[in-house]
Amino acid sequence: MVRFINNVRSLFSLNYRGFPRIISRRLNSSVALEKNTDVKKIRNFSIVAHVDHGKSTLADRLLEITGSIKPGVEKAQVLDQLQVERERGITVKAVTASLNYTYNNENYLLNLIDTPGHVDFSNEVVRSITACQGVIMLVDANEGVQAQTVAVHSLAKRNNLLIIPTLNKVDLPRADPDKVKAQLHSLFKIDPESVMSISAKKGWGVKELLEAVITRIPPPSVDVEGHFRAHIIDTWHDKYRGVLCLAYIHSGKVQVGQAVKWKSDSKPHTVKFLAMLRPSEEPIDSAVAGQVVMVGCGPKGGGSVGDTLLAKEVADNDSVSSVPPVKHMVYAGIFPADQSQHPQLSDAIKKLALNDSAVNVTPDSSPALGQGWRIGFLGLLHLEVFTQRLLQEYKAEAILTAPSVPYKVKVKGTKAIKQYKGTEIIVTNPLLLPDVNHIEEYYEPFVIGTIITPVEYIGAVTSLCIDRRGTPLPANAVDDKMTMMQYILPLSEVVIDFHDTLKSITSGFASFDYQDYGFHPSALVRMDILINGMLVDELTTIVHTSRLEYNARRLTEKLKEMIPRQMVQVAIQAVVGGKVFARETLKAYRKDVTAKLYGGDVTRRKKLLKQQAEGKKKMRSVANIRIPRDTFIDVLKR
Ligand SMILES: Nc1nc2c(ncn2[C@@H]2O[C@H](COP(=O)(O)OP(=O)(O)OP(=O)(O)O)[C@@H](O)[C@H]2O)c(=O)[nH]1
Repeated sequence: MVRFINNVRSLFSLNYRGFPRIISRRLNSSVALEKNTDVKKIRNFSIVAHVDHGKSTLADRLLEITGSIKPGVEKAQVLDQLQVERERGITVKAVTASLNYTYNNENYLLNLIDTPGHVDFSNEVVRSITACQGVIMLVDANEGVQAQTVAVHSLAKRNNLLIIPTLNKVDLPRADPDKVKAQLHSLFKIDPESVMSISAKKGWGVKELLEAVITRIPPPSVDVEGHFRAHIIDTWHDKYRGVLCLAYIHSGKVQVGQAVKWKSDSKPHTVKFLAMLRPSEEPIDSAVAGQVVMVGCGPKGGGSVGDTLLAKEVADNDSVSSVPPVKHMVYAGIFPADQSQHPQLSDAIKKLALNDSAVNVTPDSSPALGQGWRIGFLGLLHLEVFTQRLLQEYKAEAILTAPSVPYKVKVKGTKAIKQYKGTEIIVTNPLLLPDVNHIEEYYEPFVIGTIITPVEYIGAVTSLCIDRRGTPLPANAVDDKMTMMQYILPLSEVVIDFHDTLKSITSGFASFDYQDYGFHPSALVRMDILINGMLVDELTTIVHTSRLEYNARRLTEKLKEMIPRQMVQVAIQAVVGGKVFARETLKAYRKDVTAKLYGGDVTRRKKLLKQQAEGKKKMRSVANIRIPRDTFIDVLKR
């Protein structure tokens, strides 16, 4: 996406979402298309695949073939528009492009949604396919079927979507299309004859694939004559126009100036902005059932993912919302570095949460960190990307507390809290775990992890999964060289660094994906970290009793390494229910940043001292001990 965007940037002024602002000139082809209200000529589809199997590159070729971008002028991955996507080389947001294509002398409107591959952004895929009738499922012809291929295939099947299985990167010398077709057949019973072969990079077979989209994927099944109803699959904030929404129209027609209302509040609004995304905005006057369009009701018009936009006259109980609720896997506290920055951070979080509907934001406060928020994420990468976007898109810097998975406890109902007996509470912040005397049963979230690995690494992968408290499920051969292993694993053992460890023990050849398996009883305790006798709120964790001693030792040792030496001696203790399980002592020492300077210029010395002072601002002070902010997350990684 990086290369292409730079060229596009020079053509248009970009808004915050990365799209060019409204382009007043309309393309000739789109004028013809606006008149085309024939729902039979609409195809809504997504490109889904494992990470790096070429979704965004294929999207580029489709944009070129349909004339949305010029071949060769703009270079690569035009739909990855966020700075974080370009820096990390991954897709984070699903992006839509409405394309025109003439096939057998008929004009078709193809709504393409490019989706992320990483499991932490799978919610984008889940959301996107609610507007689709089919998917192109890409598989790298060199790497073969990977863990996310299994996940997206089962998601598409569950949603009754037509799947166009497609091998990509057939230009690579090591591509082995026959082997991968056999894998698709053995795992998913896909007929090898139905598999398309393309090179998204070279453009080979892409035209045929586009035509397969038209011939194989059915048109949307919608009610063209009914009242206007649409469900929202994405939202973002525009400085001047307020909330803008991506809507899939289920029935009827919508036009600029039409009176509408949200299912969630029933207040009257007027459609102020209507556009097709190509992917740049192209204003239109009206849109019909089956289309995926951008709708805005002005700065006070509202809109949120999953909500339904209705014609004003429709009865309130008519909802078409079918965006499934998000299950948050990791929670972390976010606090302003300085309480005076609370309003700015609050505004930034609100706007970003609008664009990233997978986060769950609730106010939180801590005696040490002041007012902040507890935020639910889909995984650690999601958390990192969210904080990176806060900084890059909103210049908002925040302190993060140690991420924790949500736990569940059943309350005992002692005399004092009799009425709560048997009540189950979800604990998203370890600090808020009820007193041990009030807990009847602890529950921990589990997942079913799918690992696809070359057979020579089965031993190493088994050891890793057993070490992470995994329970094996039956394995399946993908072919004679690859196997698919499945384990029931505690989410807490997966979320921080499982993927990285798996990659390193299999020389990068194994892939991993997981699905929720619900809460199950577990033996848990709350572990606190004290620095010179003071509780460090950010480092309180809930741990499994079998891990207690190991975690206590590892955490204190790691903190000793990570906390810079101080003027005073620092005692680091891991404590459970008043009992110290591990202790480390950091000897006193004053860091002399100027020690390496032998004489020389006084300005250089001053500069170093100034840098040291700046660095101190980025630290969090506990019992007068300065701890670098990154410590709170890094310390949890093994
Ligand atoms: N040789 C070759 N390389 C390709 C082909 N398609 C994509 N690539 C390369 O594969 C890499 C990943 O491509 P992307 O299009 O970013 O993959 P993606 O699936 O969108 O990645 P995520 O969005 O991060 O999941 C890039 O370096 C592409 O240039 C192809 O047909 N042939």
